[in-house]
Amino acid sequence: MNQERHITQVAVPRPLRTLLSYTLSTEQQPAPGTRVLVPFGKQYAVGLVMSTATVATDAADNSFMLKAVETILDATPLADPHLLELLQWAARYYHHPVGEVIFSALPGALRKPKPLSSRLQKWLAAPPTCLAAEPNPDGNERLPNTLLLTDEQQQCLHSIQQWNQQTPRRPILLHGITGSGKTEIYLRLIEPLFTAGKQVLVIVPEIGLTPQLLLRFARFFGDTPMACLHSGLSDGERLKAWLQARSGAARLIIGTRSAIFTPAPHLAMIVIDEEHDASLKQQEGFRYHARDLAIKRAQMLDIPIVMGTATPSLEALYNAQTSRFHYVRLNQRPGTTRKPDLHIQDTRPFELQAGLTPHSLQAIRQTLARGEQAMVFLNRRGFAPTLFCPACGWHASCQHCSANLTWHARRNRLVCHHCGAEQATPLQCPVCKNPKLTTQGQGTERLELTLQTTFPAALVVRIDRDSTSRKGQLEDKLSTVRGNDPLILVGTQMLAKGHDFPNLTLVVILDIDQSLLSTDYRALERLGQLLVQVAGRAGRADKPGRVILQTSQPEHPLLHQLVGQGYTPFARQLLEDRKRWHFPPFGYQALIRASSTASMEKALQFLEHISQRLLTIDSATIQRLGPIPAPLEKRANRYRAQLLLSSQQRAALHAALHQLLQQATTLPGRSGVRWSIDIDPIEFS
Ligand SMILES: Nc1ncnc2c1ncn2[C@@H]1O[C@H](COP(=O)(O)OP(=O)(O)OP(=O)(O)O)[C@@H](O)[C@H]1O
Ligand SMILES: [Zn+2]
Repeated sequence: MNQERHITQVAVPRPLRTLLSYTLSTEQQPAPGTRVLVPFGKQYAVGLVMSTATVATDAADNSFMLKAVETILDATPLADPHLLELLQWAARYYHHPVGEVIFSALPGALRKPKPLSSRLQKWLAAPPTCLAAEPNPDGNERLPNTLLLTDEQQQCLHSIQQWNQQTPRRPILLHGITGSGKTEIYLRLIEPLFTAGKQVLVIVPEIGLTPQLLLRFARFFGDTPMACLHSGLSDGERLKAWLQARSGAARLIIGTRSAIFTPAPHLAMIVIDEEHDASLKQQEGFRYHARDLAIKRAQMLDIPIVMGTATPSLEALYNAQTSRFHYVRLNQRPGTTRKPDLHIQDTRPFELQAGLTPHSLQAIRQTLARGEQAMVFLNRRGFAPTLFCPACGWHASCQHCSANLTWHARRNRLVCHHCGAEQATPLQCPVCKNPKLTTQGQGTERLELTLQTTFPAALVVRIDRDSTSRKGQLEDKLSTVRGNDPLILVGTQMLAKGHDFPNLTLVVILDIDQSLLSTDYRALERLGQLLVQVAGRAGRADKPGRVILQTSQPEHPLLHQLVGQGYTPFARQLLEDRKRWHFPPFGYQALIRASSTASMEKALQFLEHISQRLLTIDSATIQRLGPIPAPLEKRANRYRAQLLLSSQQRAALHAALHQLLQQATTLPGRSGVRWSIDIDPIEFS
């Protein structure tokens, strides 16, 4: 006998690769994007409705075996169909369980099997019309924007606007040197959209979301409601910002990586600031790239996407070369500001003091004497990366990782920068009892101390993760620097981008040798980007800037090219090398990582099984490199290994991975092994 049944497909936050089907009673009609409570095993789980259908069934049909949805949790769907489509696409592309993808896109407060409070429910359905912008600097009074765009900026803005009218629309790569005024371009692209009642999503890197940047947007857009999403928010704050975006009330949504999943019913443009930045890639769990998902989202919605950077990723440059992206340049800094003067300094002939050559020290001295600021950049926290015994050679290493412990002098602790483990500093060598332990190498803490000793009259300000961990500390330090008094700034990559310090005229960059010699094929690209970004902090106002790059590899040809000819020729050269080796963007990669608490052997063996299985799936188009131990062989008590897959054909690679996952439960040696797939990997540690 035929009968009609209502069936819904639900995503649950469990490591499942499919959606689950449940039946609905006739009065239950949840729209896609609504949360439901469903029976799952012996318990209940929260789930998100992906689709519903009415089907004719007969008694023989096994859909009679389906369980029923228990409760519908939301009166209004939380995600719109476009966002659900994007998330499903992402789950397929990144080969990650669909429910985990979908729930990782929801704020923590919505992952719980609880209805929203009636106040929030009402508010989601019919948002209050006048929400205060968030954050709320200066009471959000809109300041008159007195900046007149330069001719170059005008032209750039005009080209982007023209291209945005064309169909089919293509992503836009805005390649503008540091300090060329890219942010001004974003502001003016966005402005007319707000007048039309639209929403705009701006994604910035982790460390780019500075109070300064928010203030600039808030000043420009005055009382336009803004929602800001970043990792520092409490659950409640995040939920509020998210709901403001979802309801359409927040016009400007600005956030880090995961903000790409914010629902926005009137979304009309996406901006990615610092397109090349590694923090746009999620490195744990669901490993996605926010830039790539942004491109996909814009394409699905047929809206413009603008990606700005001073140092485009090789992928983006290649896409521009092959006309997949429109390419716009800004080559000048507005006003009288010039590009800083870059200079390579060979460290080998000198005895270094505080890690600095006499030449660098002299340059700092002169800068301070002129009443200006100098920055010394060193991308390593702590006092010293090694504590060792000169008598027997013992050195302090982490019990849980294959890495040395870093000595933090101020707290007098040994800290592992990989797993976070800490311990007291021993008073003597634990092996030979020698009481005179020595440190080797230097981190920012030591640099701060030695600079202070060398320049006793100068103010030395250190900005890194340790010196800014308390709330307000970073803001305080930044405002000291912006006070423009002469000082020496010591910092890590936290200082590399986005900051605009008008009186900073000298930048000294230390310790880049490791990246120059690295075997990671992406290391040079990252180094080039970092150097250009750090160098870009110098001389941003009317005073000329100067940059000194200290290295013991002064003849390195690519370093010369970067310094002599600039980022673009350097990047083109790297692209040539990638082409020769069929590396991305000339090929496609996936990295399979496996780890075990038992032994390295176990992790390697499991990957060997995967490798063999892939050979039977596709031996023609997929190259397998490894398995090999990961560069950091052990982290947090897990032995780590990796297998790199590459192919000239993206579709073939994905098809093989899909097949592999379907056979995952039959792979030998998998008990006790954790493994994951990283699509388009950018980090190989
Ligand atoms: N047309 C203009 N006239 C005067 N000043 C300008 C103009 N456009 C931008 N500026 C100023 O130049 C400085 C750099 O601009 P902005 O921060 O937008 O550059 P950017 O390209 O985003 O730099 P970075 O890549 O280094 O972050 C800012 O202080 C900004 O106010
Ligand atoms: Zn450790």
